[in-house]
Amino acid sequence: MSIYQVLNPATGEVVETYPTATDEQIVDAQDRSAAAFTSWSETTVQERAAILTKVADIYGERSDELAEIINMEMGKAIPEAKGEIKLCQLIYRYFADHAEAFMADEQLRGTSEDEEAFVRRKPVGSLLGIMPWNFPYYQVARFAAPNLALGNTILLKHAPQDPKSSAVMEEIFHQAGVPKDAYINIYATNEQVADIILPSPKNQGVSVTGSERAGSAVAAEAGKNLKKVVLEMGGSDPYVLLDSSDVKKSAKTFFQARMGNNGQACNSPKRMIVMEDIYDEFASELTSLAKAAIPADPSTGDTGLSPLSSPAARERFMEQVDAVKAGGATVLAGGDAYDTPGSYVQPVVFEGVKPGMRGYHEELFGPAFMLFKVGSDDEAVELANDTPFGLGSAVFSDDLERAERVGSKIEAGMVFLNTPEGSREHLPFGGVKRSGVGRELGPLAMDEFVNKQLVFKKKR
Ligand SMILES: NC(=O)c1ccc[n+]([C@@H]2O[C@H](COP(=O)([O-])OP(=O)(O)OC[C@H]3O[C@@H](n4cnc5c(N)ncnc54)[C@H](O)[C@@H]3O)[C@@H](O)[C@H]2O)c1
Ligand SMILES: C[N+](C)(C)CC=O
Repeated sequence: MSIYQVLNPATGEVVETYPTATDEQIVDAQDRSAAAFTSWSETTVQERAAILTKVADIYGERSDELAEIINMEMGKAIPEAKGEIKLCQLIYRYFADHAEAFMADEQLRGTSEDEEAFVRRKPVGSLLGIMPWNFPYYQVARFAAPNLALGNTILLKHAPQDPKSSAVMEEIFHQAGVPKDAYINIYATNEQVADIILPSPKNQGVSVTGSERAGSAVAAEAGKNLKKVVLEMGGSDPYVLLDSSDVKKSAKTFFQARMGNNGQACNSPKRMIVMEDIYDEFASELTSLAKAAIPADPSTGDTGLSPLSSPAARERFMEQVDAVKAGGATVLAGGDAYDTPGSYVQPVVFEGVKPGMRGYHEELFGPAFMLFKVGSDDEAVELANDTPFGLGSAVFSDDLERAERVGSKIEAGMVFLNTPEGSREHLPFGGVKRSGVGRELGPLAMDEFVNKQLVFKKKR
């Protein structure tokens, strides 16, 4: 049975199944991808940029259709799906507009008068991208836009839940002018990645966005084969509220940030750390907001509670929630799954989650809130850093300098001050610790799968 299928999580129905690739198809795809590198890398960066601009245009033209596909595949509400598509347009345009500058030669200091030295940036070859289902178009855009702009070619293995959106993305790249073999969508198994793609000298690196489990399995295979990796893994991001002149408003801001994509975002505020003098008001407001969230049909444009992405995701999430409850945490709201064919769960608000309990050191990938009360800025920092992860973070205070002081001590790849975390085309995205290695988006995205070739000249 194929693992690639569209299962509507709002109804539980299997809508379409796609066959998994045979080993021969994977070998053939990799051969074609490596062969296409020669001609694609020889096009000019301006030619590649023009194609990426066209990709952005097509996302705009096909926005309704694209939104319906991911609504069906993973239950994303239509307005959120449209937002994701707009962000993809910005990403493709950003790399189209700036690729030439990001690829420019970099003169090196320290040479004597009769010498010249610079770093030239060259693409490296055929890459493998492995992507998750939570933002099906955006995750691919973050990897594909900078790498196609560089002149690399791509084999893209998407999540088993996303066979239709991944096929449509391939179609759009080709429609925009990316040569057929320079971007190939593959319905590969994990075994084909480990046994065929990564050991091949035709592969020059792999970028994985997903869970720690996937990252560590793929990185182990890549390591065995001496392949470069970029790893964008999970997080348990802290949001720290040091003080607030409007606690209710702060609670609403935190609530909305956590509920984005129904809590299924790597950089969602999974831990909320609040100063003791405002904690009770914050907790009470957030609890009311969680209790008021009601299931809605995500295909209607309604922005109520969406289902989780699949029955399996609901089962995994509820298993974690039950374990946190069994560990002795206090439940302020929710904590049950709805008894529906769709994968709906109640938003759950916990307090009293302690070291050693499930959840304290784990990523809860759904609408779960963990509230922590602290008595000082130092205690807030200590708690924020007491995690195996280090993706993003945010610190809020009416006194921006205080927020900056606390923010500068947080061990994370991203620190936002007085604003919820966001992902924008020009802001480098990535983490430290178990949240990953490397960066996507912004100028740093074009610094990963690139040969930074030294050129040294002796002037006569
Ligand atoms: N840091 C980031 O930028 C970022 C962004 C989005 C999601 N995520 C993380 O992704 C996770 C949720 O996504 P998911 O459930 O789809 O993750 P997942 O790890 O189950 O799957 C991600 C991708 O990896 C593939 N995969 C899994 N094991 C593999 C293996 N052994 N070999 C080859 N491929 C393998 C899957 O088929 C899928 O394509 C969360 O942990 C979330 O935080 C991180
Ligand atoms: C950054 N974001 C939320 C769009 C995707 C992370 O899962």
